[in-house]
Amino acid sequence: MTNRLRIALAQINPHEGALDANADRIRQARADAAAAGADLLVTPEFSIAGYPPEDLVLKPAFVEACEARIAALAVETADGGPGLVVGGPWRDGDRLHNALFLLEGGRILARRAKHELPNYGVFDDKRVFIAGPAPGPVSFRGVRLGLMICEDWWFPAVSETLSESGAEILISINGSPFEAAKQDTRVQLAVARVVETGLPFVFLNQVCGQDELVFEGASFVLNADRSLAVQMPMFAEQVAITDWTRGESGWACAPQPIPPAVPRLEQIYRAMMLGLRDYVDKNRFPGVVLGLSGGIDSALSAAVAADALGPDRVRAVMMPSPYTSRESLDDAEGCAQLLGIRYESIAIGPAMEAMQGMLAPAFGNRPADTTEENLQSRLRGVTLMALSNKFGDMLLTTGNKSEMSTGYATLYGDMCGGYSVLKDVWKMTVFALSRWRNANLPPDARGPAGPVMPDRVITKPPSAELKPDQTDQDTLPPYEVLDAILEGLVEREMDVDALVAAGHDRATVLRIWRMLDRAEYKRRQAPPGVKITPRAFGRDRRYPLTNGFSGLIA
Ligand SMILES: Nc1ncnc2c1ncn2[C@@H]1O[C@H](COP(=O)(O)OP(=O)(O)OC[C@H]2O[C@@H]([n+]3cccc(C(=O)O)c3)[C@H](O)[C@@H]2O)[C@@H](O)[C@H]1O
Ligand SMILES: Nc1ncnc2c1ncn2[C@@H]1O[C@H](COP(=O)(O)OP(=O)(O)OP(=O)(O)O)[C@@H](O)[C@H]1O
Ligand SMILES: NC(=O)CC[C@H](N)C(=O)O
Repeated sequence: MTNRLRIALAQINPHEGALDANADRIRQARADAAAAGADLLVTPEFSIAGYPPEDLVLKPAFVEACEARIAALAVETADGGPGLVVGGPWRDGDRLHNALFLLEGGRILARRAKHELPNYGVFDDKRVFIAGPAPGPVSFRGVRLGLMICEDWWFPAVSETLSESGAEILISINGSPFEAAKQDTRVQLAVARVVETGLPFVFLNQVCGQDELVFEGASFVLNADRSLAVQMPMFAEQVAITDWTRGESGWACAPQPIPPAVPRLEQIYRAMMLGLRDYVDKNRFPGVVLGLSGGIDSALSAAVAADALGPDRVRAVMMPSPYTSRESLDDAEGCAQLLGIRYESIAIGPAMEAMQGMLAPAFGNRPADTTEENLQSRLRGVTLMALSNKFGDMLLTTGNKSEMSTGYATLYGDMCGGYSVLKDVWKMTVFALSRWRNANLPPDARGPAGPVMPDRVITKPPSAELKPDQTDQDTLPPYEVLDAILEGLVEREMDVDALVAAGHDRATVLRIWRMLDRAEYKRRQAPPGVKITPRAFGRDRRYPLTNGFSGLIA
């Protein structure tokens, strides 16, 4: 009977749909595992294609291409090296499963279909997959492995079935997306599964940015005594070698040094970096361009971009109007200098005058209003898109979650762009992240150490500078109040009475409710952005555009 097992855990970064590149990454991880003398290499959920595959799996050609790559990997395991757990689609008659394959000795030794299909929030597994039966363990080199796929272990049923049918080690492969503080939830749930089954538990996650989602890795191993034996890094690839021995009370993983927990603000900042880096690189943009206003949103977006891509791939443009203050000009230039990014100035005054002249006959004697403000924003959008078209850089949008909630942004103006890092970040968190980055250099950052924006960018009152002496607080409540109400409405679905009971002014709550509802059409047209909170705009929160509900029960 085998009493020792070496399991390699491949926390890798797949490129969605790039099947050959993914197969090669798996091969490389298996070569590392073989060099370390591992018996088994485990890769994440749907590792042949990247998770979530979305409607790609509705294409028979895609499924066939995945099957071909998995078959080729199976043949390669005839070399006597490590067995391999790989994730991908499984066509069983007319049923398409989200499955895992255990490859060993030149063939597919076992297949298991995902039993629990998540169908909430950002997940749509039921849309494209059929659930498999509750799985039994797989015998591998004398050990009964309880193999599960992500959502399978979020409920007790699958791990219970596995332990009742003789599983000795629970191994889950995951495509579990990042949310700030989600790791605590995962570990608590894993402890519950360990307590219920009395078995050790492996959580293996992918690490990548995939459109609006970031997968932070953070894979871990819990022993049957609930102790944390292995903690893999957040936001970085790693092939970890874990050593297991069978004792009187079952299998245990040899403990490894546990790295310190990553603080919350650092997690958020690094999630934004990974989301942007993978989006820009996997879509083959040379870099990004953005409008740098001297305000905090564009300053923080520029810092994340410089850290994610390197300063030489970030192009910042100040586009002054007659309302732009000296302070803003100095602060924008100060940010660019601190970050070492490319900086230029393109004044929009001439275009404003041209538009004014063009529109004068049509506008007649109508007084100036937000129309003229929005024109400035749109002229900036047009200018940045021209640079994007001419040089190939992607336009980075800078709006934060508070602005996206209230519609405090101009359609086809500052909402122009391909991707956003602040879309799911409340304004109060924007302040906190800016202070944090001025004092810390994140690991893996390609930007400079030291402050990345002048202090005044953080301390001055936010202003869109679209008319004289304007500040955000002319039209919005203070951000402390606004963010607290919005968080209740967006992330916790609180109703008006509950927010009033929590201490908020009823009229303000009702006003914010209306602003939030009315801006739905803007959000539907907004660029994607990194999911950070438990409820992001986009696929995570699907509200009707045409919506007559006022928020009042009676
Ligand atoms: N339900 C709906 N479905 C489809 N379209 C809808 C719509 N409701 C209005 N619309 C259309 O949307 C248009 C109004 O939206 P939009 O043109 O964006 O303009 P609007 O929302 O009226 O104004 C932009 C707001 O963003 C603020 N802001 C803050 C900070 C920075 C910036 C900046 O630009 O730098 C702007 C600015 O102060 C102003 O309050 C209307 O022309 C209307 O026809
Ligand atoms: N003068 C400007 N030069 C370049 N870009 C600008 C200018 N004014 C606005 N923008 C672009 O439009 C975006 C929205 O402007 P807005 O004023 O809301 O944001 P901000 O200046 O970054 O931050 P804050 O909300 O603190 O003012 C900016 O982030 C920036 O990308
Ligand atoms: N891929 C999945 O099944 C993910 C679902 C799981 N509840 C998670 O968020 O981690």
